[in-house]
Amino acid sequence: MTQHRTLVKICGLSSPETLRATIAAGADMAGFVFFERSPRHIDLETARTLGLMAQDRISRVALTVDARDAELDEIVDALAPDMLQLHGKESPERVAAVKARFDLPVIKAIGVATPEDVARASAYRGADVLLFDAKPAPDAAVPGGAGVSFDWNLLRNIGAANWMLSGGLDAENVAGALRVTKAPAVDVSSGVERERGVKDPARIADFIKAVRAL
Ligand SMILES: O=C(O)c1ccccc1NCC(=O)[C@H](O)[C@H](O)COP(=O)(O)O
Repeated sequence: MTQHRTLVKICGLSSPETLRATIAAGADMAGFVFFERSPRHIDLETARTLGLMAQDRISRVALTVDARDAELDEIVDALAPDMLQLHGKESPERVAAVKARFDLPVIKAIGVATPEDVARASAYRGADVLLFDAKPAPDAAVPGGAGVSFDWNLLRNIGAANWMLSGGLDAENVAGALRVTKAPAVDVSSGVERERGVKDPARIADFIKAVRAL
């Protein structure tokens, strides 16, 4: 039986130092947040710098929340992402429209708290990758990156082909999460930070080491 390597995405990078550490540690994807209320938000000038640094070294993922086309145009122009991550309340139709407009693979985040939330994901067949994350509170100011996990058992026997697990992962719990879910890819933000919004190169390396040790 072929055992595929688990892919790792480090999300919410905002400095050259931590992007460099992420590439050196062997991550597959680097996520950049474009959402002004987030402590990880980057402006277009920073996106241009980090996008060039990452080019041909790691896949660049632009994360947005219910962004309009004009905003996405600017982000795509600045970062030149390899993928778009839609982390808001985008409908399946909106996901298809964004994919068609930018001709880029799309990751759609699905907030999970109940089996019904997992079932809801089947509507997003048009997305290239489904990212299962802890469901934010309806009134949350920032709908992700909160370091909160959910019941991984909800993802046992999941039918989706391309999907990622996220929500409250860190170097200590990621092995257990992968044992339960057998996820083909994992995504982390808070679990590799020294304080909210500040990535820690040592924690990034430890997280990737923990995944690769499996
Ligand atoms: O990171 C943010 O600040 C953010 C803001 C708005 C929407 C999504 C956001 N982050 C998403 C992620 O970083 C991850 O994909 C996921 O939520 C896991 O985060 P964490 O639980 O902190 O590891």
